[in-house]
Order: sequence, then structure tokens, then C-alpha cells
Amino acid sequence: MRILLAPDSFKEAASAEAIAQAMARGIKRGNPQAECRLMPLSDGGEGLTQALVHATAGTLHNVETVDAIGRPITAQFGFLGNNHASCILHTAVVELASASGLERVSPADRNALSASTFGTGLLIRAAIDAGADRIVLGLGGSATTDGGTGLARALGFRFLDTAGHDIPLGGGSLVDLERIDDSEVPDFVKNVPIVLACDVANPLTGPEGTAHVFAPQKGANTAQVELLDQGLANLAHAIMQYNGRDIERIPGTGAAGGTGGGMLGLFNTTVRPGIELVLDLAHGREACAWADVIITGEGSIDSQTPYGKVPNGIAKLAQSQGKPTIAIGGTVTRDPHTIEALNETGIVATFGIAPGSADLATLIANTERNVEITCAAIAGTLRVASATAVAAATSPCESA
Ligand SMILES: O=C(O)[C@H](O)CO
Repeated sequence: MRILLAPDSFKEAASAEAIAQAMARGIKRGNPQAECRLMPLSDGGEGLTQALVHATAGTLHNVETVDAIGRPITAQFGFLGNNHASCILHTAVVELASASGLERVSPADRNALSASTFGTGLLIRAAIDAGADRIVLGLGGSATTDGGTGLARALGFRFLDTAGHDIPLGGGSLVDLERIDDSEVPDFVKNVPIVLACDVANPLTGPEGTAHVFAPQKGANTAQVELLDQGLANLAHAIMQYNGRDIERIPGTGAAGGTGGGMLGLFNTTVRPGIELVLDLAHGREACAWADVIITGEGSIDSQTPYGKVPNGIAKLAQSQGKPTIAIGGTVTRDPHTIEALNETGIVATFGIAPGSADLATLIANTERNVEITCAAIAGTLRVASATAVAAATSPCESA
């Protein structure tokens, strides 16, 4: 039996690569004859660089930058390698979560109003300086709601108030934005093609917008959510004044705290659902064709999973080739509507990896072990099921 192991990371617990390795150990325990292929994935959030560098045999590069609250850190970007089909361009992959991610900042240190994407701009700058002539920018898993203005500032843009002064970094001051100045942005920076790999399709503003949906997890209270939403609407207005682009309602502009919107408004960008882009670059179609069954997973299989998350993306691709997908998660919903929605995309069964009641810290610490045990059980079940199917197919027909 051929099993494709194609998980996302389990947030705050283990990388996609580590989960795929743990899955493979479990499968070998449950069915030593099974063949496994590992394809760690990402939806554009954390793990994108690793996933694409792994899939294309690319290279990783360390850069000194800052996190969302301005503390010095080392983050990484990657160059895609030779397994990447369109090699004429030297493509760098930059993951916003690597520098400006939520996982970089402990809950006590989160500051929804002043958190900024400046550090991601420094990463992009380093990639361009190292020779990138195309960028894949992963948007998701951010600690920020600044509409990408910090990132744009690191690349030369200025965001000015009515008195002509630079507004402070962070989404909390976007309400004071009056005018955008690009006189210090080099042309090659303005023109470099950037593909945005978005983890969500939310718009920039409004009830479905990035502030209302995602800022609370970044530490924003109700009044701050409103302020951030107004600030992003003001940013959309300022972009319209600056170059006539109307970005506010475009799906994906809400990704990574509105960085999708800022990038689409100010740079030479195109938007793609992150998982689709990753599956293309990782040759997901061929991998599904090879496999008999796919096992995927993410930290929480919940009501968001059917909307562009990794398990949903790989299951749809597998389903288009008649292959079943099994999903595992740190937690798994029992909501019948969500389960139905998952089934429709080709996820035939879901398994929670938690062994029973345990505190969150213990569950997180034991994630890889629990993934391994769960996958051993799945492999054993698949082995029995396939042996039973073979026996049924080869047993003589009973006559009535
Ligand atoms: O970073 C965020 O705001 C969420 O992951 C949605 O992109």
C-alpha cells in the first residue's frame, strides 16, 4: 500500500516536516510493508518556506531582522531549487510568519495596535539583494493588523499624516494616515513580481474582514478591533488616492492582518490561495496519482478546515483522482455540518490524536508521539481492510 503523508504544521506544537516524519514512523509500525512518501505542506502561513524548499530541493538563508514587536531575531527566506518548473526566474520564498508571526510573540507580549510587518520587509529586501527576481510571499499566521504598511516601509514607502509626518508603525495609527509617498522606493522594488500565497480569502474590512475575524487572537479587545478596521478602511482609501486601485473587497486582502491588501495596492502582485500554490510547486497532483490513500492533518480540524486549509486542499486534489483522504488533528470537531463539509471534499475519516484527558501543555509536548501512535492504528486498520478486500475478491462465489 502506498501512503502519501501530507500534513500542515500543528500550530505551536510541531512543524509540518516533523509531523510527516512522525506519521511515517507510525505507519511503519502499523504496516511495515507500506510505502510512504512525505509531502509536508503549508497554506501560506507558518511552514511555507520549509515546505517549498523541501519540495524543490531549494536553499534556506538566515537574515537578521525584527519580530512584530521590534525585537531583533534571525528569520529565514528560501530560494526555490531545481525541482521547480519555471526556473528562468530566481524565485525566493518569504513567509511573513517567519519574522512577523504570532508564534514569535508570547500572549503576554502581544500588542495588536503597534505590531508591525516591518521585519518581513527586511526579509524581502534581503531576498532581493541576494538576487531574487520573483517572490512568493506567504501570508498567514501573523501577529499584525497593519495592512502590510510596516513591510512597505522597510522597502521605502512612507505613510504620512496631515502634518506630513510619518505615522507610527502598527495598525493602530492607520486612522491618521493621510498620504502615501513612494519617492524613495526603487523602481526594481516596485516592479519585482510578487505572488501572494494567502491562507484565507477574507476581505480587508467589514464583519468578515481581517480585524474582526483575526485581530482578537492577536490580543485586540472590541474597541481595538473597531479602530483597526477603521484604520484599514482608511488605508484602502489612501491607496485609492495614491494610484486608483480599489482593494477593499478583494478576497485575500484580509490575509495576514491585511498585508494582502497593502501588497495588492502598492506592489506588482497577484493573489493565489496558498494551498493551491504549494500543491502546484510541490507536484501534489503526481504525488496523489502515486498514492493509494492520503493522510493529512493540522492542529485543529474545525469549522475553518473546509475553507482553504491544507487538509481541504489536498483532499480535493486527491478526490479529483478518486483517492481517499484521512485527516488527523490535535483536536477534531464533532459538528455534523463540518464533518459533512469535510466528507464532501474527500476526507473520508477524521481522527483526534489526544489519548484522553490531559492538560494542553502535555498534549502539545507529546504531539509527535501521539501522531505516531494514531498513524500506527490507522495503518493497522488499512492493512486489515485491504486484506479483507483481497480475500473477498478471491474467495469462490457461493451458489444459492
Ligand atoms: O495572519 C492572519 O491574520 C491570519 O492567519 C489570516 O491570514
